Amino acid sequence: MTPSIACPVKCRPHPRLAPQPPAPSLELLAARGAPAAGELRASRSPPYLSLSRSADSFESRAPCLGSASARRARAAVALGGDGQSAALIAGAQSRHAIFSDELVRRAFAAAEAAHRGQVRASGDPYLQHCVETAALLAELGAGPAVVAAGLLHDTVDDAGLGYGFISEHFGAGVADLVKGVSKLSHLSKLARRNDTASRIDEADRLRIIFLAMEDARAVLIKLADRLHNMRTLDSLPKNKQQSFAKETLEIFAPLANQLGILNWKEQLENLCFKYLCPDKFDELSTSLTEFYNRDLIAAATRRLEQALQVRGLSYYAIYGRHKSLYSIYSKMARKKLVMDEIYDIHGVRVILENKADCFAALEIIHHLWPRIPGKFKDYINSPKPNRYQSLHTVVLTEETLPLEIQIRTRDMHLQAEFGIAAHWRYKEVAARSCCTSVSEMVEWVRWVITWHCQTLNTDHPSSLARDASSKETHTIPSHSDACLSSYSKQCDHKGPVLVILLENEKMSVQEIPQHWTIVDLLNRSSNSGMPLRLRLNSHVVHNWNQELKMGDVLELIPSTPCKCRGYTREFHQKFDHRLAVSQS
Ligand SMILES: Nc1nc2c(ncn2[C@@H]2O[C@H](COP(=O)(O)OP(=O)(O)OP(=O)(O)O)[C@@H](O)[C@H]2O)c(=O)[nH]1
Ligand SMILES: Nc1ncnc2c1ncn2[C@@H]1O[C@H](COP(=O)(O)OP(=O)(O)OP(=O)(O)O)[C@@H](O)[C@H]1O
Repeated sequence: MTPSIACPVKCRPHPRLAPQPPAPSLELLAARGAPAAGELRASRSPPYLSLSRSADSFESRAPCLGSASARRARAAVALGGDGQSAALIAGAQSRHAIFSDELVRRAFAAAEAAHRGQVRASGDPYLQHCVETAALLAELGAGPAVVAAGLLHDTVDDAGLGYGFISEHFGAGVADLVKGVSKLSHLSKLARRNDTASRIDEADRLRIIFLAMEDARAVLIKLADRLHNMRTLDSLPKNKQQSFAKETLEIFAPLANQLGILNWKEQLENLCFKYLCPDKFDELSTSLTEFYNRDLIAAATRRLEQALQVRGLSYYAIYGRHKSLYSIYSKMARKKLVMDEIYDIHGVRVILENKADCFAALEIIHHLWPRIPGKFKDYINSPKPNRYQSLHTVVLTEETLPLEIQIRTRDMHLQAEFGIAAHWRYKEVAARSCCTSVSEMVEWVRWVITWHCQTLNTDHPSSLARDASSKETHTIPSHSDACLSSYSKQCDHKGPVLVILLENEKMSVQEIPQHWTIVDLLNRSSNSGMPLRLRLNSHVVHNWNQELKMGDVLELIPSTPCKCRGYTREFHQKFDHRLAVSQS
């Protein structure tokens, strides 16, 4: 912890003139992605990089598990796996109790058997990826079905397990989740092949299709899968790194944002940044050491809490965050600023009872620290057009670094988190249009996810919404309509329908009016000759007049052979396999 500095803050120069001592060199090395092997195990990335903020890799935890050797042995016997997989489950159990759940243990055993002998590009056992994906879900507080599906998520596509097998042994719920992830993986692969991420409109539409999935939890599992893949991207060739990073930045990071999983969003963005702009990433992470203080937020929060208590001002929450490297980079690029012009690298938020308390807190804050002129904004008396309300001020802390403080009431906070002014909208809708039905869908998905993931409910003040209003528990999806905290599912929304068209090995995400049939779409589509056959969601189409629904995948099989036969064959094999799976 940085000791508080007694010097009068008024005489402290601007950070540009009084640079902070650089962060420890180990961290810098880690930040640049070039640590020696031993250092990598010993160090963590600096928090501002947020490359793996809350989950240590298994490797870095394994050495601490000596005392768990008995548990490992028991696991090996019980699961019939080898020593390596026994160590994997023991490692996971030491991190998350849910890995001792009976369903999860059985899922681990099935994944172990299915992936036995398979290795990742890094040479690591494939099973390790399944465990890390499931561990990310466990960190969010997901329940046994989601964690089990996380373990099994690749067993259909990559290890030939059938839907029937998973359903029989783990129940239809887990099997549907695995099938959902498999569908998402398939679409994502097509998107990478077709470079969908480069076409912003199509990337947006694809994300909407993901959100419209039958069960939002499949998206959560796919995100965890992608986050672990991004963390281990070093083992892939450069072109694949680029294509994964591009797709992640355009599709998966915004999805994580829409779902409200900001920690994952930041990690994904930072990793994409590292692979897409390595030089800029290195340059900015080096510069940031001058403007970054790990302990500043905790110290400022404590100081503010004490001051509010002394004045007898009660508050709902005080918390802070370090701005992520990618967010800093984006703001610099967007506003054409240099780093020392970014005043919210360190930010604190105070949530109070009413307006008068907000202004009283503002006064206290300005007594604690000198304000930076020109940075005060009163969005309480002058709300933004989207009804966003808050007081913003920037002060100079003892560490001679600027600190942005946002002050708002609980109602204003709910509006800023969940309402029209919700942060995800504020971030994305400014650039792209977003219809009401999509917003409703996002609300629904966020709600489903937070309902299912304990930590999303409890460790962030956004949960103020539910803490205060959810008096009783309801089950998904039959959440009671009478309950005030209820959202109703809006996937059958009134907006346009989005479907995926596969035509001559090219994928496009098409927007069509409601009630359009296959024939309507064919009439509009660019294909010249009539296709010999059509498949809709892997099934041969007999009735071309049937209506298309949100997320449908329509495949046009060309009448004449085309150049990319290998791909066609592979594609059909996949579809035939999926057909067999869905019929089994
Ligand atoms: N949820 C939500 N947050 C907002 C909105 N507008 C501003 N904010 C928050 O307030 C911060 C600063 O906003 P402003 O004070 O308007 O700042 P600015 O003019 O964009 O730029 P800087 O002062 O350079 O940060 C943002 O970084 C957000 O965290 C909004 O409409 N919705
Ligand atoms: N002062 C603050 N205190 C606490 N949380 C904050 C503060 N400012 C922003 N946040 C939250 O931090 C998360 C990440 O925000 P980030 O800084 O990347 O974007 P932003 O605040 O919208 O900034 P900008 O648009 O200025 O780049 C969001 O959830 C945001 O609500």
